Amino acid sequence: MTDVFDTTDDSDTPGSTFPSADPGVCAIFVDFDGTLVEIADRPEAVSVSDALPGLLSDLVDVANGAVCIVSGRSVEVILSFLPSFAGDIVGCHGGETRICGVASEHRLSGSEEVKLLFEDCSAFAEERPGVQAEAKPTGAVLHYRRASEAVAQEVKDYAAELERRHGAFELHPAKMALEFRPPDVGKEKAVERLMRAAPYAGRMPVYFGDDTTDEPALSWVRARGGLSVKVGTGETGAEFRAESPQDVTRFLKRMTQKE
Ligand SMILES: O=P(O)(O)OC[C@H]1O[C@H](O[C@H]2O[C@H](CO)[C@@H](O)[C@H](O)[C@H]2O)[C@H](O)[C@@H](O)[C@@H]1O
Repeated sequence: MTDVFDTTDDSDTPGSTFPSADPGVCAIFVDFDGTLVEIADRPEAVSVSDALPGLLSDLVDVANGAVCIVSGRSVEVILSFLPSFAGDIVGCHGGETRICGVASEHRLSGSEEVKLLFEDCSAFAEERPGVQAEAKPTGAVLHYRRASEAVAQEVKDYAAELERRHGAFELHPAKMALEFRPPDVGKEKAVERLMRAAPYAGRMPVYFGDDTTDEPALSWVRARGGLSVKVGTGETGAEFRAESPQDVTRFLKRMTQKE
């Protein structure tokens, strides 16, 4: 892998501490919440900038299709925010994919196990101010961003109890949320799988992510000589750091403008 890095100073990216990279030799993986869009009070309240769909479309072109959004959200929800996105999508932390337009899903997708888990989450959330239950095809989330500290603690205790009760799922802490997902999925597994085949194979992996659920993928990419970029503050195994989603989109724009 040569000629990937270009350390040319870019005065438009004051917060950037990562180099630019040639999209022609990169496999680009980008998280959604906190990376392409700012965190909002509620999952449904995030807003996609006017420029983002066009930017992603240009990126898919310059990277010859080696662009994938890797999200904890479902593929369907990602497409509701980015209907024109033509690249690949890994949803539900790897529990679903849309690769080259072909959909696949985890065996638990839409199952009775998922339904029962969500019923418990939902009944609990309804009685707790500021708590929100989010349904997913392969799991569920308990959000406590708008809850008091005392209620947030209740959520954590209850989630631990639910993990014991619903053995098909594993609990993962996320940003002001607790996510239940099948134990055999993970963003790093999805990235590893994609990197084995065209158009990703042989390219340098580039991964942007902001959350603890991105950390295994950031470390995976770093260990293979790729460009790992943590967005925002907090501990990370990534090599580089971006300050914000704005910083990320500036970086991606610079990639699309490379000759
Ligand atoms: O993997 P991602 O694309 O980053 O998705 C991770 C989770 O993001 C969403 O929750 C987070 O963002 C919300 C909106 O900004 C915020 O309100 C919440 O506190 C965050 O945890 C989404 O709701 C989850 O389903 C995703 O798994």
